[in-house]
Amino acid sequence: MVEELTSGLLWVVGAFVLCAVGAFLLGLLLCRRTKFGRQFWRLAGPFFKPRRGDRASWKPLLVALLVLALTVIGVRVDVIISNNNNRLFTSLQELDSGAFWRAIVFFCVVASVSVVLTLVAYLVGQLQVIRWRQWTNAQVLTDWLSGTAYHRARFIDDPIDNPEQRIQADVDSFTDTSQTLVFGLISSMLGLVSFSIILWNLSGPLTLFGITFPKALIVVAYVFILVSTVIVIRIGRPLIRLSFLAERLNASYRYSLIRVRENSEAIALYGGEGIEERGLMNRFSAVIANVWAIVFRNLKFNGTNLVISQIAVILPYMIQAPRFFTRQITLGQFTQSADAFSQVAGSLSFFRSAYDTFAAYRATLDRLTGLLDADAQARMLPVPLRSRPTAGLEVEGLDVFRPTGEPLVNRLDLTVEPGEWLLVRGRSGSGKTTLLRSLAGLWPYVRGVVSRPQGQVIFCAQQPYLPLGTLRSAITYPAPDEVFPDAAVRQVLEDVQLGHLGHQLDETKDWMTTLSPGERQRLAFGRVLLLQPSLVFFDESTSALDEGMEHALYRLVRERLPHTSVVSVGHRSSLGASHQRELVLLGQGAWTTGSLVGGGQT
Ligand SMILES: Nc1ncnc2c1ncn2[C@@H]1O[C@H](COP(=O)(O)OP(=O)(O)OP(=O)(O)O)[C@@H](O)[C@H]1O
Repeated sequence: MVEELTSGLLWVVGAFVLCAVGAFLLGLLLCRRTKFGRQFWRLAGPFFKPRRGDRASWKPLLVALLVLALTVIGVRVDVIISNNNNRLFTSLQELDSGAFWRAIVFFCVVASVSVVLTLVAYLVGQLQVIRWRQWTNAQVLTDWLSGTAYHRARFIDDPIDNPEQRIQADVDSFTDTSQTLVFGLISSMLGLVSFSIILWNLSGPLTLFGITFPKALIVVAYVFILVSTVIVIRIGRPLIRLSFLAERLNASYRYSLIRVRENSEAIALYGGEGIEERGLMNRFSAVIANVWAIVFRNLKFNGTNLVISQIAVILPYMIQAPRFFTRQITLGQFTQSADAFSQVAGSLSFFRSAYDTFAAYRATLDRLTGLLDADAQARMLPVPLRSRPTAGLEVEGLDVFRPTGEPLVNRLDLTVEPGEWLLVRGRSGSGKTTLLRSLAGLWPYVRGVVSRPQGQVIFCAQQPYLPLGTLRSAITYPAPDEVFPDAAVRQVLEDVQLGHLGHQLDETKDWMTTLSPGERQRLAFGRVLLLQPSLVFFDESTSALDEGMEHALYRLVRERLPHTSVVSVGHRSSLGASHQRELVLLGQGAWTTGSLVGGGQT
């Protein structure tokens, strides 16, 4: 037993070096020669590659080597336990109680080590996966949010679907599956080799109907496992499509329920419960039909698996029995044959399941690198050139087009001085909102130069966005709420006539659906007063308010922020009184500017 431990140690060191070198060379080859290898390296390379002078950057590689060492030791421990079981049963056969108890004690020691090793391997593996997931999530999320790629990606030639799923689910499955596949492959290869050697040594000739088969056990093992694998794959294959369909059908059912919740008021006002229920039940019926298809397929699949695994239990005994009865092998070798047979079967079954996992893994790689590509393309889309920071807003030779190429604004030259208010008018669809988007750098179908003042620029949309969280964080958005003293926030609430919400400042709610459209618009004006931007765009920001309230809010902004430049879009004629100049979009790219009589006096 001592020599078994010594030789085991040597084996572990040798196998570790071999696996590390082999994995490195194979990884290098795959990363250079295959698409999925290149995709993997693009996503994971910077995490694993150590950087000179940065000791912490060695950690992921060292932890990966530790996981490899634990994997190799795990396989060897299985072999040692299998050999010990051989000795244990042989001692029973020979009625050698001393050898029996020695084998029991040895088993207890090795089994304890095995339990500890398994737990340590799990912990270290999870540590690596969690850190890797955190790192990858940060990379992908930052990439998506930078350069407004999350918004402008809709304008690229081939927009991608569900970026949120790619960030939330695919990052998780990428890191987890990468680790499972790599170490599962190494462990299965080592197990396959180790237990095939044992099977080889235990195999002998088998004579059937006058024909002698040399090394019968290992030949039968491989033939049986390969044939059964083909059968199981054929029967199980439709399950992949069915489970994919289950995810889609459930997502569609869930989405339609969410839509009912989000549009509950409109549905209730229409009394649309009946038709909604019909639609929901139709979707649910599709879910159930698919569940039944999975059940019937599983009956065939599990049935085949059960039959095969029962045959696998008795097959090695049947093949080795003649050799045992003629005393060519001991009872220990007899039982070890069955053990090694099931270990080889287990190792080979990894390759079968890995095949399916690998197909899903490649789709994950495609989705993640597709997201990074889309982000990069979105950042490459044109934005109006920005020259030096200016006191107000300066626009030189700005062309704005529809996606189809038709002009919305031709060669616009414009200056809005600090404290000046400009009203943009034009009939519906003439391009007013699109012009504001272009000035904000969001619309990609543009040419020209836009110079904006230093300091904050705020864009107030018709339906202001309120983030998830407290009312306080909704008012101070996009600044962090702790920046503003409580008294300032409360004062602003009073100013925009939302004082009644003061006691709810720190309540977390879905404020987007809680507040009325008019209250949301007033909150957006509160934001402007708090953040004191250098330039503010109002895009029909008072459409839900009466003229009196609109007038009061604009006057408040003018009094509190006398140096802020304002560009507004609106249809109401009353707006003219608040602005000094107007820009009228005439259609087909034409435009004109003019002064507003008495503008800006209110
Ligand atoms: N994301 C988009 N994709 C394609 N076309 C768009 C997109 N956004 C706007 N457009 C088109 O650009 C044109 C100008 O739209 P825009 O919203 O700027 O008009 P508007 O003058 O603000 O209209 P309204 O007064 O009705 O709000 C419209 O023909 C519109 O269909």
